[in-house]
Amino acid sequence: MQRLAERLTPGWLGCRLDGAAVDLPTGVDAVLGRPLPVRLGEAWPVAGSVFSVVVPFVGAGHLAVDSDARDPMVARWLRGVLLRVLAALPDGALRVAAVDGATLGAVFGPFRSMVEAEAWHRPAIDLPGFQHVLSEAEERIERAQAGEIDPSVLLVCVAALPEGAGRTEWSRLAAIAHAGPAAGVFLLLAGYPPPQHPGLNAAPRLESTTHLTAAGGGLFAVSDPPGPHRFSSDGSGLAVPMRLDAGPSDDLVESICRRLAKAARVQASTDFAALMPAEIWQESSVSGLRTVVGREGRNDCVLALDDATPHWLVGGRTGSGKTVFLLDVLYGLASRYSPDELGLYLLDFKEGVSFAEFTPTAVDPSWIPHARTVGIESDREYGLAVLRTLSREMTRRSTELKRAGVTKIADLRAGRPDVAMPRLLAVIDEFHVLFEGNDAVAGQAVALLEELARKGRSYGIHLILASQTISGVEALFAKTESIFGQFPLRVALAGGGGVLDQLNDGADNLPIGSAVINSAAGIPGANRVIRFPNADAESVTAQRHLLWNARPPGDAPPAVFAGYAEQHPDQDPTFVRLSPNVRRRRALVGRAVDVGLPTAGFTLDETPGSHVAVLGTSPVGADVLYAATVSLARQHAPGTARFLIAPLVAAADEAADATVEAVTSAGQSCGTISSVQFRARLGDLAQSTAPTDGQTTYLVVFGADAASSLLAASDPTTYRSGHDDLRAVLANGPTHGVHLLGWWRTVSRFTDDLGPTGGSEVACLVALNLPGNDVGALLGDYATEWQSRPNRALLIDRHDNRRALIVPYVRPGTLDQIDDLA
Ligand SMILES: Nc1ncnc2c1ncn2[C@@H]1O[C@H](COP(=O)(O)OP(=O)(O)OP(=O)(O)O)[C@@H](O)[C@H]1O
Repeated sequence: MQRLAERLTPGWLGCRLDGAAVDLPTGVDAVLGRPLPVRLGEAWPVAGSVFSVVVPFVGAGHLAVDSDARDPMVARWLRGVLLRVLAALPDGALRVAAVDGATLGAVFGPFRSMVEAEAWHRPAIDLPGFQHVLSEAEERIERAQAGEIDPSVLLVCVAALPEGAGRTEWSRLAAIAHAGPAAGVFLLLAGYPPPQHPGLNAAPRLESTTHLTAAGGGLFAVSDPPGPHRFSSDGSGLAVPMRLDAGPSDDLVESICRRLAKAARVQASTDFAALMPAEIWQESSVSGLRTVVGREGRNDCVLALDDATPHWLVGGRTGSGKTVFLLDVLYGLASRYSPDELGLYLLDFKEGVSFAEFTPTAVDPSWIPHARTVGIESDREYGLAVLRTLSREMTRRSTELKRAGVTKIADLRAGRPDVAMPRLLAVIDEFHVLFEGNDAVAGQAVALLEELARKGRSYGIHLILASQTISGVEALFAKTESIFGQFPLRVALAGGGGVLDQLNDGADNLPIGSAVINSAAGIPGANRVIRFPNADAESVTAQRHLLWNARPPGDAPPAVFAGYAEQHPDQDPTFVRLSPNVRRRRALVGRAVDVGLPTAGFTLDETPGSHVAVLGTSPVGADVLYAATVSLARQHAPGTARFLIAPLVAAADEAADATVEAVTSAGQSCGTISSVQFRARLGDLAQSTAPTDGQTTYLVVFGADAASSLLAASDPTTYRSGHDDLRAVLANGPTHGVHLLGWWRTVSRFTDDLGPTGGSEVACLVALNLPGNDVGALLGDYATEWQSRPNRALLIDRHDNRRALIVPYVRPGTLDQIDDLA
């Protein structure tokens, strides 16, 4: 009999838990999927003969002893059983959820290195903690019942029930005892059933459980164990009481746990390369997008963007690894799905270079072929433009779906494999910036995001919104509660608890590289803790090159918007390609803050008002005027336009010289004039009804405000002032091929010069560093929300009632000068 017990319980499962055990190998005595017999203690059927009491435990059923671990003998015994199972099973096969409601976790103290290695959670010590453990077990059971396969085992180990645990918790334990074994969930309970109080219901006995019941004198009655082999034929259990094994010393537990914790660390650690598939672009996105984002214990953690979790919300304080997590996800997806299956729109509002990894740079020409637009340090207006692009694409897809008579992209693609309709994923880092200011941009952004979040899933458009500030997220909550209902999957990194339910503190104290995944919109009890790998530069670069080299022929790099970038006219392909072969000439002034950075400018033709005024003290004004002038010079056949350049302020001298040079080399006649000559030319031009030689004339005035007082003076003989002539030229010039391009440093001088009509003779305006109310006054719209910012301007075209945020053209070095002045 004794020998049989020894055969059943090899190594850790039956050994003496003394100092010699430290040399036993771990992880070799048992395998998962089979009942694991474990020695509990010994009994003496007759004097002088001792036998081991062995019962099947993990893999077969549960164990419960009615005394709790406040009894030191029970505490040691419990640690002994736990150690046997832990050391017998393969490394990492057992996850322990510990509960100690009586001694603040002290019972599990010797196991602390497992907690430190994040192989176990910290023991729960109170009722909410216990309930949390029960939820975790229940969720695992539900997942298993839904067909999810998790090869590891969860052992709920209770040293003592916490204060307040009652009938509800008992029934949850009973349910877990019933359904747990089939789902790999087992119970090791001390203090169960709790003592029965008179008049109250007793705690239920648990199914599939060996119950040990104190029988006095340190002995315990042993019930029949689960499984086919029973001690008694009548259900009365073992005929003689048992003495519990004395259990291991703390030293023994500690040294074994240190060993296991080391292995657990290695198993839980994962690197960037491990997230990538063995072969790229093998998956179809018809039913959704899926990728491995890290490890949950020993297992891969796979997350999806599909009908069930169409959009994700990611939170984490600065430095929590948010960028790294997003890189893990995006490279994982881009490696699994080809650009025909997935398109990416990446948008970042913060300073930094999160998404620079997707774009070509001076040192590395590669890009991720899936990336369609990449915004780095984006303006909110650019964010809005990206959302509009997605919204337009959604409308286009909806029309196509309607035409095909289906309602979901999956149905369309299933029936029409020839239709290219990749899933589109927009990732917006620091998305809360979009809503800052509570202005028109914020309003439009909320509306667009809401629409995309609500309808996107049907059209294969997915969103991942990430934010570092809880307040940002909360602000949005307050505005549009409904949006977040569309984001069932929450990812909370360290300090990112704002994306979880208020009562969910699962993200408190998370180390870097860990995240709480919650696919039930953040409710407590639905957390899974995962580890994600660092996205080290070398691995990321290697993967990007792999994808880039596989890019389809003719694949264009993404449209990149870098908020900090200067826009030089000679780097704009549209500017560089200018030629006289145009139907209508445009004065080009910069690049619009929009997807693809379209070139921004004004049409200058015979329409009244076809003049350009650049307004603001910023020296960028001179550069804008330079670019506008040169662009026009290149749209005339050589020798068909005349340019009169008036450099009236020192700050514009360089730009004016550069203008003369560029206009001359475009083959146009070009002369420099003083303010007095400017005054005189205005007089001439105001008199003439048609240019004598059929040429177009451009008056280009750098620092027009400097001529204001000269123009104000009237001619003593004709009584005409320079202002009269200026206004006449502005009013009649365009019909005769005369246009004025001017840079006024102040709005007041501009309006003085142009007179009571408030300058409506000039239809094309570029507002640089003007205060909002100046722009408001200019437009007669005091509600205008313009706020001047470095390297930005507001383009106002009164011809077509258009306003656009632009990055004004600058010549290299101008912005540095401004920085030096600042
Ligand atoms: N899983 C990880 N393992 C090891 N180090 C990591 C891990 N994740 C992130 N880090 C490191 O933590 C630092 C911060 O990461 P990251 O830049 O992703 O943070 P962030 O939350 O985006 O911060 P910020 O918002 O300030 O840019 C980086 O040095 C990164 O290498």
